[in-house]
Amino acid sequence: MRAGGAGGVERCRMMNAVKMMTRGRVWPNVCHYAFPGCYRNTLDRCCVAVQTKGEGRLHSGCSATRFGVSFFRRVRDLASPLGRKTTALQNQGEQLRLSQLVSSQMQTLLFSNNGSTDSGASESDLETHTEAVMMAALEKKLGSTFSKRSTLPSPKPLLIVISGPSGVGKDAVINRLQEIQRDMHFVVTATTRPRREGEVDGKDYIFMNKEKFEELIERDELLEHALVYGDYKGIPKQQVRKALSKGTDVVLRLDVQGAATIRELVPESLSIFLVAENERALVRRLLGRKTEPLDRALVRVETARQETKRIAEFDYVVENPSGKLEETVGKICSIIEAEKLRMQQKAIRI
Ligand SMILES: Nc1ncnc2c1ncn2[C@@H]1O[C@H](COP(=O)(O)OP(=O)(O)OP(=O)(O)O)[C@@H](O)[C@H]1O
Repeated sequence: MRAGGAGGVERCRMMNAVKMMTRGRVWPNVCHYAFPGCYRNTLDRCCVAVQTKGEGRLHSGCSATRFGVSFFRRVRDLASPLGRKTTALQNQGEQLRLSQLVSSQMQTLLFSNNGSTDSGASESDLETHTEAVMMAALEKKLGSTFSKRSTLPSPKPLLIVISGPSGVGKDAVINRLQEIQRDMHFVVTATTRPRREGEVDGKDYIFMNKEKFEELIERDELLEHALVYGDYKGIPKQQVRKALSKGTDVVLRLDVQGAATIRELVPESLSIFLVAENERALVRRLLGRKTEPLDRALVRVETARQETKRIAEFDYVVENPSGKLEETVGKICSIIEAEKLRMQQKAIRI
């Protein structure tokens, strides 16, 4: 008896599943008995012909003949629903269900030999095969294949400004961030201030004299520049453009006035204001650095008071408590991660 109207493709897929279960070793006669009439031709086409005479052993302790008879008995019962007359849709559904049942029965058969799998197939292999059959059936029903492309929209590169009063730890935070976020571009600021001990030209800052710096201003090669405590500091435009065009996030280290300038020039930028746990801690850090004589340190502290009043202009404020640099950097990483998940992301134009 023929099952009415069901697609040959499903039958073929189901048999492919059976073939996968048995690693291509399907016996024509067994299949004929297992799927009487309606499957004979399909099976004959898609089977890999293997002798039924019991030569060779599929599994240790399980001859081909014994395996075939056992398979036949179990699968014949499963195939019987297709013997009655049904609609095409019912048949497809039943065939899908049948292919799952056959797969699970095949697994039972293949693994029933004291749990050993001398065929080399693992249980997870078989699960994958079963899933593949179901996925293929669903794709066919939907009329399209399941996409492997990421569902997340691709994030736009960020322009991140890290700011805060002198001595709060901007350099310390950025240096650590640089160690853990290697895929970001950390802009090297051009400056006319003297090099501090341990600082490397081109890595920590681009050190230059006043004349050279003023040339850069004239040629409009700086995104932003300012006179900070008597020294020039500026952001080379080309560095930022190049990194953003490659899709790389860019980190800028700026004093509070510089951050305000960038916010005006690039409103889509992300600004983070660093604070110490309190003013006393900030002053201790400034003095501990031993880079300034007392009169210059005083100017920095007074400026810090004024700058801290502008905290509300920033997108985020992050505390950098003494001895907890790692936590501070962790918070900044979380902000960056969250910004990357924003639905409305604007492209940075400079
Ligand atoms: N979380 C922290 N705990 C303890 N010390 C810190 C911490 N963060 C920074 N420092 C120390 O504080 C001092 C000032 O830090 P840093 O030079 O990074 O500040 P800055 O904001 O870059 O200052 P400036 O704007 O004047 O260059 C340094 O000696 C640094 O090692």
